[in-house]
Amino acid sequence: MRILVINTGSSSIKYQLFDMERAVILASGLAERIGEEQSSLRHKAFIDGQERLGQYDRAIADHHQGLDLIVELLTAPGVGVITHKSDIDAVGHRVVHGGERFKAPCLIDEAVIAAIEENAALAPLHNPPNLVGVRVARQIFPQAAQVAVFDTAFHQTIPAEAFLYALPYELYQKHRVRRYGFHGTSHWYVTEQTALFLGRPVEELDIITVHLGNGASMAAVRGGRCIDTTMGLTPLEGLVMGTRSGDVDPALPFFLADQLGLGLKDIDRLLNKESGLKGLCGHNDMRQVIEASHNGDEKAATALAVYAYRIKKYIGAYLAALGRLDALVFTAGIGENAPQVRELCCRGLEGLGIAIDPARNLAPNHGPRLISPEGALVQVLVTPTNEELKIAQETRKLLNGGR
Ligand SMILES: Nc1ncnc2c1ncn2[C@@H]1O[C@H](COP(=O)(O)OP(=O)(O)O)[C@@H](O)[C@H]1O
Ligand SMILES: CC(=O)OP(=O)(O)O
Ligand SMILES: [Mg+2]
Repeated sequence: MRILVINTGSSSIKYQLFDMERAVILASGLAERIGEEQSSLRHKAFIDGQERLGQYDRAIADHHQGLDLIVELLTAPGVGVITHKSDIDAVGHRVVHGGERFKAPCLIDEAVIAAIEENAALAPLHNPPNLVGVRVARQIFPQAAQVAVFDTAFHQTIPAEAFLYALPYELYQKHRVRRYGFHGTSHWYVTEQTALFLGRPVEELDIITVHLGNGASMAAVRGGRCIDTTMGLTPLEGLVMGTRSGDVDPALPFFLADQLGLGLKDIDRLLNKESGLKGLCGHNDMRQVIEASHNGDEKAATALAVYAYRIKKYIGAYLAALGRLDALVFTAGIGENAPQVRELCCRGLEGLGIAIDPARNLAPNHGPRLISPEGALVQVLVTPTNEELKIAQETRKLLNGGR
């Protein structure tokens, strides 16, 4: 079975093509700046153990053209890995907001599309482009099964005490205002991989997963079921991110409006695009923040401290929520590649049984690995995430009737 996984953003399409029987990735790539004059499409094919690169550097007008070009590269001489687009049996879609309705991956039909559309108001940055991806893929691959895998699904086991805001109850009853959580596919994958690595049934483990990418979130997972997570109604709540503030006083927008005269759109942009690491020190890319901090930039050092302190605070909170802890797991771009951030997050937590071994922390990354000292009470790990692979696995499972 060949499964194409796509993650469609407002101006981008990330994709990976898997051969599920051979358990290999055939190709991957990214189309960026769709709709602008300087679009780009970078394609990587893996043929006979070799990496072959393809690219396209002219304007890509829209997502339809983007996906057409991706099909062209997937079937092109030299960088192609299939002969015809009908060789693709299924398309697995990352859909960010599934609301309360979707607790598991599902086959996409008109009713599912309508439901994703309904949730667009709750994830305005993510769901509309996800839907464009679904619609375009249905046109381009009419023969393929289309499956949606939701960021929110893994968090649907969170109990009411953790998902309810203390707001008038009708807001939940009538308008489904509650905490949902995101990055669920990653938290789910990393939880399972960590259990496999530790050689223990996931049902026996209490785990905290820390996903630090451009967006960032944590989850408290008891026996493989999520009981709390840091993101909320939208992907803005919780941790400090590249450009998002994470937790702030909910009265902040009133201050910004009353005292600084900002409108709703300005406030939205400020919190989502101009805050986080970028707001604190001017860089949203963690590599640049770390480098600037090494070079004596005080704002960058402070940004790092704020970033890590927020994570540390949630580690304490989730330790309390779980009551005990087997493993603390770092993942995604920053979690996997920034030992300094991991060290800052865990510094001073020895009293809670959480410690990092400096040599292990600095060792290069190959698959899941321990970074806590031998015999530590809590296993601290780096477990690489792979949301695309998890989406492909869930797509196959659904099509194979749950196996
Ligand atoms: N070697 C590294 N050291 C520190 N940060 C890194 C490193 N490599 C990647 N990152 C950071 O990872 C983040 C992107 O994470 P990623 O999981 O790829 O994001 P996305 O949410 O877009 O999938 C960026 O902030 C980037 O700076
Ligand atoms: C939901 C979310 O924050 O996703 P990303 O990290 O891909 O922006
Ligand atoms: Mg990611």
